[in-house]
Formats: sequence, C-alpha cells, structure tokens
Amino acid sequence: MRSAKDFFAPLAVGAPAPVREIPARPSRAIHFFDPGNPKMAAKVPDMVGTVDVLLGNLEDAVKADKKVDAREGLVRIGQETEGLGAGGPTQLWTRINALDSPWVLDDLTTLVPAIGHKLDVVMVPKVQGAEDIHYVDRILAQLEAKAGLERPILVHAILETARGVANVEEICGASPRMQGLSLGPADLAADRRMKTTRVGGGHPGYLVRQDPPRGEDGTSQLDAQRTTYQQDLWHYTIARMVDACAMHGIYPYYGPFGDIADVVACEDQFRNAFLLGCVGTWSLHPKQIAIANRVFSPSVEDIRHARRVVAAMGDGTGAVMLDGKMEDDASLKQCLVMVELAEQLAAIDPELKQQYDAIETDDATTEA
Ligand SMILES: CC(=O)SCCNC(=O)CCNC(=O)[C@H](O)C(C)(C)COP(=O)(O)OP(=O)(O)OC[C@H]1O[C@@H](n2cnc3c(N)ncnc32)[C@H](O)[C@@H]1OP(=O)(O)O
Ligand SMILES: O=CC(=O)O
Ligand SMILES: [Mg+2]
Repeated sequence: MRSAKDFFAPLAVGAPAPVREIPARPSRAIHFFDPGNPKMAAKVPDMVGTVDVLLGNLEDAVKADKKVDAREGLVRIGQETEGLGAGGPTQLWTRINALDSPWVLDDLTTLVPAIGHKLDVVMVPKVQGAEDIHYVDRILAQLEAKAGLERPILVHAILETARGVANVEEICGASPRMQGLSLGPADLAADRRMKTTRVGGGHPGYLVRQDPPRGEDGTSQLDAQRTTYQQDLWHYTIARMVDACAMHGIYPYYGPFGDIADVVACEDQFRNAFLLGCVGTWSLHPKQIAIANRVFSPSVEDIRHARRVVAAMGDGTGAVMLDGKMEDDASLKQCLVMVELAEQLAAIDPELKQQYDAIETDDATTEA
C-alpha cells in the first residue's frame, strides 16, 4: 500500500509534480478520429475550436497494418496543428492500444517525447484494475522526466471489462493522474457475454411490459394489447461509474453510440448519461459533435430556473416556495451544479454565453 504522502510525489526523478485536482475543463464531446486516415486527418485543423476534445485513436477501429500510420499521423497532427492541446481551445487526447497488445509500448515511447507537451489525456482501454493504472502511471512519469515535460499527462480509463466494473472504485483512485472514466459498451457487452450485437445504445428486447388489464371477474386478460417500455441496458454501469468518479473527484463519460444514422436514439442515450451525472460522451462521426454539445450543455430553461432558485435561497439555508414547489439547501446545490457548468461552458462557447446572458429571471418566491 502506498502512503497518502507518497501519492503526490513524482514516480520518477525529474517528472512533473502530480496534480492535486483534476481541472474541470469542458469536454462535452471527445471526438474520435483515425490519425492515419488522410481524409479524417485533413479535417482536424478546421475542427479545432468547434469541439472540446479531439482524440487520436490508435486502438480498435484502426487495422493492425495501419497502427504505425496512425501513431505517426498523430505525432504529425500534434506537432503541426495550431490551437490543439497545451491549453488551446481544443484538448488533444489519444487512445493508446491495450496494455497486452504488441503496440502499446511504442505508442507511449513515441508519443510522449514527440507531443507530450501537447497531449492532455491518454485514454487507456480495457482497464481491469488499479495495477493497469499503476503501470501507465510509472511509465508516463519516466517518459515525462526524460522529455523534460513540465505538466503531467492525465489518464482516462475505459470501463469495458467485467473485472474493470467490479474494480471501478480502485481504478478511479489508483493515481492522481486519473482524469475520468468512459463506458465502453461494445467490449463490455462481449466480456460480460451479454447477448447483444451493437455498439452502445438500447435493445428492443430489454423491456418491461404493462400488467394485463383485469376482466370484470378479476381475471387477467392475457390476450389484451399491452404497452411495453424499452429499458436502458447501461443504467447500472453508468450509475456505478458516476458514483466512483464523484467519490474520487474525476469525470464520467458515456462512450460510443455506433448507430451513426440514428441521431434521435443517440441524443436520448447521451441525455440519459447527462442526467445521471456524466460530463460528456464520445463522438464517432462529425454529426455526433453537435448532438453532444447540445445535450451536455444545460438548457436555457434549466439555467433560468437554477438562477431563480439561487436568488430565492439567499444565504443558501432554509426553505422557500417557488412556482408551488419547495426549494431548500439540497435543491440549491443541484442548481449550483448547473450554474457552474453554464459558466464554464459560456467561457469557451460564445453562442452559449449569449443565450445564458439573455436569460431574464423574476422573483416569484414566498417564504415557507
Ligand atoms: C467500440 C469503439 O471502440 S468506438 C471507437 C472506435 N471507432 C472509431 O473511432 C470510429 C470513428 N469513425 C469512423 O471511423 C467513421 O466515422 C465511420 C466508419 C463510422 C463512418 O465513416 P464514413 O462511412 O466515411 O462516414 P461518412 O461517409 O458519413 O463521412 C463523411 C466525411 O466525414 C469524414 N469522417 C467520418 N468520420 C470522421 C471522424 N470521426 N472524424 C473526422 N472525419 C470523419 C469522412 O472521412 C468523410 O470525409 P469526406 O467528406 O472527405 O469523404
Ligand atoms: O471502446 C469502446 C467500446 O465500447 O468497446
Ligand atoms: Mg472497446
């Protein structure tokens, strides 16, 4: 066991000091692109400033014989793209190959010296437990020291194995570098042997059915039409992930939604995650960026209400009636979460700032 004091000492001589708090940088969409795909790579410069995070993906979805192209492409993009990473308007992340793959060591030893000063976060797939984070933590410290980096690269884990889910709290607390977790529904479904064939989203077979109506004699009318309600396959895992992240002061994200054409169901899945506490999601196709930006930004109506509650609650204690509803210290805290998020987003998104600035509030409260 490491002492709590050791936790904030660098893991290699000369490595930057670990961060004590994970910065709350907006990351509504983590947009995946294959840096070795010339068409996608060509779009990256114009995407800077339009998306919170651009992630050069080196793992699944990149063919084995294109791994080196992807890695080299990412080095080029990191070195040449203005405004990407290192405090620019769009963060630069990468997803490295799995820790048991033949590519991961070269991913890390190539990327950190070449673009470590631009890289904000390294996403690690298929994390099983704290030992995986400890491995990445130490090797990043060694590489950072060698490269003379002044700021530590943060680490993000994908929750996509049953063991990872079972160990989710220890993964979140394994290193001060831990920035957050994403749900990996495709690999997780396979690892759990779920009987699905999709990349995220719901399933029509996972449902509850309305009770049968009763006849006059009290018997169930089993042949009557009954409404069914599709359920969210991912509710349990997202809820666990959100609690583990909140407990450790790091950030939870939904992952991929593979049905690119179904923008409506995509928006629903993203919104469920937002309401449960996630701060963002992955975007696999340019058209998913706008959906993520919309869903993971509080609505004007929510901010109007939140500001009214904040104003009505004065010193933040006691209870008031607002529009016929009781508000108190606890609802105020929820409203403050929304107001703070709106302020962070307004600072980077002029269109949202304009919308939030234009909100007018009135005072319609009564003392309880
Ligand atoms: C389970 C997991 O691990 S999920 C994470 C791994 N998966 C990924 O990262 C997938 C990333 N996305 C993709 O590979 C692609 O979007 C696909 C395969 C889903 C669809 O690609 P396409 O069929 O080419 O889509 P489409 O024809 O609509 O693309 C339109 C344009 O956008 C480009 N484009 C597509 N996806 C992206 C992207 N993610 N980033 C940048 N540009 C993109 C295409 O190259 C194309 O460019 P062009 O107009 O110059 O020809
Ligand atoms: O990597 C993501 C997943 O769903 O698997
Ligand atoms: Mg995966």
